[in-house]
Amino acid sequence: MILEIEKLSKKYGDVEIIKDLNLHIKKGEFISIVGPSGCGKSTLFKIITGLLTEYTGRVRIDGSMVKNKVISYLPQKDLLLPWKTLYENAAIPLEISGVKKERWKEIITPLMEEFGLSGFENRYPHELSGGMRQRGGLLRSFLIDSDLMLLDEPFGALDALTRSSMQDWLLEIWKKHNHSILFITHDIEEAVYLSDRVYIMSARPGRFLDELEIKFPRPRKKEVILSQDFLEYKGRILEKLK
Ligand SMILES: Nc1ncnc2c1ncn2[C@@H]1O[C@H](COP(=O)(O)OP(=O)(O)OP(=O)(O)O)[C@@H](O)[C@H]1O
Repeated sequence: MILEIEKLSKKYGDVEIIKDLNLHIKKGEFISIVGPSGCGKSTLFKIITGLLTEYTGRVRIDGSMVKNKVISYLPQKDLLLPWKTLYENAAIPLEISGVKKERWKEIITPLMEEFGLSGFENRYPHELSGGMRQRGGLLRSFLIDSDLMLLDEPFGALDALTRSSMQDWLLEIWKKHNHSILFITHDIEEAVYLSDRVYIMSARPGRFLDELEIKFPRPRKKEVILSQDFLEYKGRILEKLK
């Protein structure tokens, strides 16, 4: 098990934010969390990454405490540093983990190609489209040495067409690299299309109301979203969120 959370609760002052959460992710799984705004999804991510340390319950990554682990985390905004080029942004995790500068290029260049960013290495974030900035943020997340990736609504700010192609692209990249992904989204269709399982979270204090296994075969084709089964999954999630 790559991530195990048991009876996790968190308060800010007297306000209960999340309550009694249990969640587990196996190696290579794609798991989504859907829930209303403010239910504590980002708070959960901050706990998993060790940014928040005051909570009750148990969080284990590869069997160890969170504080001993480096986790790949892409927050809602891509957070590329505006004063650094795409290449320099991509190099940050390598610099932090002590990879020698002479090796950066050989590591970054093939990934730039894979992420559709070749030729844009020397551009600054404001010179890139929204989809490119998100891919740049994801590329940087991939360079963090972690099997577990936390993606917080990464496609929320993109237009529908770009979002749809980014979803397929993410599935390809995920399969190729065999990471485990925990994905936050407000978009129920996105959660069903991408995931092996979907956790449905209640309004604050966030609790898991249900966990749904999505049984579509992989690789997935976009046509699946027109199927009766897809509508049923969507209906079951909407029903729980009512
Ligand atoms: N540092 C803080 N102090 C007090 N309350 C906070 C703090 N950070 C977040 N909250 C509150 O905790 C609740 C959960 O916030 P969180 O950002 O985790 O929700 P979310 O589910 O990610 O929301 P969204 O989907 O809108 O991004 C919100 O009501 C928020 O106002």
